[in-house]
Amino acid sequence: MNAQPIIWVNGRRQADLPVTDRGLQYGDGFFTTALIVCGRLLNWQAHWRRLQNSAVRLKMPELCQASLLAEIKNALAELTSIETHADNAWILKILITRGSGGRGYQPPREAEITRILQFSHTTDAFSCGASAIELPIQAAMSIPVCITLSGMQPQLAGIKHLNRLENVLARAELEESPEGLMLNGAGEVIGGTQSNLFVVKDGRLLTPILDLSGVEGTCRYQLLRLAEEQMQGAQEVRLKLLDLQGADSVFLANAVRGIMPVRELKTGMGTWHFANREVAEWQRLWQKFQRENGLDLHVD
Ligand SMILES: C=C(O[C@@H]1C=C(C(=O)O)C=C[C@H]1N)C(=O)O
Repeated sequence: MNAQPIIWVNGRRQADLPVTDRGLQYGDGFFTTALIVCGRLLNWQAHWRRLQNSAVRLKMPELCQASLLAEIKNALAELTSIETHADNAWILKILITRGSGGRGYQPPREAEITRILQFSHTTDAFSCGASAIELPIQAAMSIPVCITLSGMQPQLAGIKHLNRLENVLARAELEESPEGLMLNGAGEVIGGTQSNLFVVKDGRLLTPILDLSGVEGTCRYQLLRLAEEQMQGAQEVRLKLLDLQGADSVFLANAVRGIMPVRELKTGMGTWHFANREVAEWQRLWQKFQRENGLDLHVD
């Protein structure tokens, strides 16, 4: 098995990038991380929406969905032919930068964006049944509250841009824990180091509003849509840490691992436990959505 990611830059199988690329120089770009299982790109609609929105908010040239999908399909076809094992799941990271050029921070007038496709093997167990994709169910976690704060910047809030040092520092705090909870400077709970937060309390499904800090995840986007379909809806609210005390369910969610229940939260005010009785239903809805909505990547 190839443990190294396999990379395409601007449609060519290569891993070289000029050191003048603004993604490296200034973090001038954005990304999304998606799952490909059994030849299907999961939750593509949400990933594409996020890529498009990021380009608009960062004033980058418009992206072309058809060309990007063609590049992904060609890369996957080549990958499947060179990989000898019967692998069925890849983590695909799509990175877009403003390319090279400009003067210092000043962006070039006509940017030529850089497109990077990075395929990595996942260690999680996925299976392709006769009629359905099976996604792994994540074990309930015990997690701490991180010391590193999430920055407050309304112009960048929600965007999965390439400046992710807060997440890097927060992740480095975690030793054994698979995740940690991040707050911002106003004491609002924002999410995990690489995931979004959901809380069930008093029969309501709540998630932090991300207008000041944090990243709007694709799994979060889709769970909000599923909650609307379930008629109960979810509310985007400002949550303080104390609001989590006494919650019925707490879970984190991201595109790669899906829904991750938190059984125990270690805070400076003690360790809080959550029964998580509602989580199985959200896991079931998420699995069903993923099975039924994957974009077929097989080349015609
Ligand atoms: C940090 C990356 O992406 C995040 C990581 C995961 C994961 O490993 O569970 C999932 C989604 C992303 N927000 C990355 O380098 O791709």
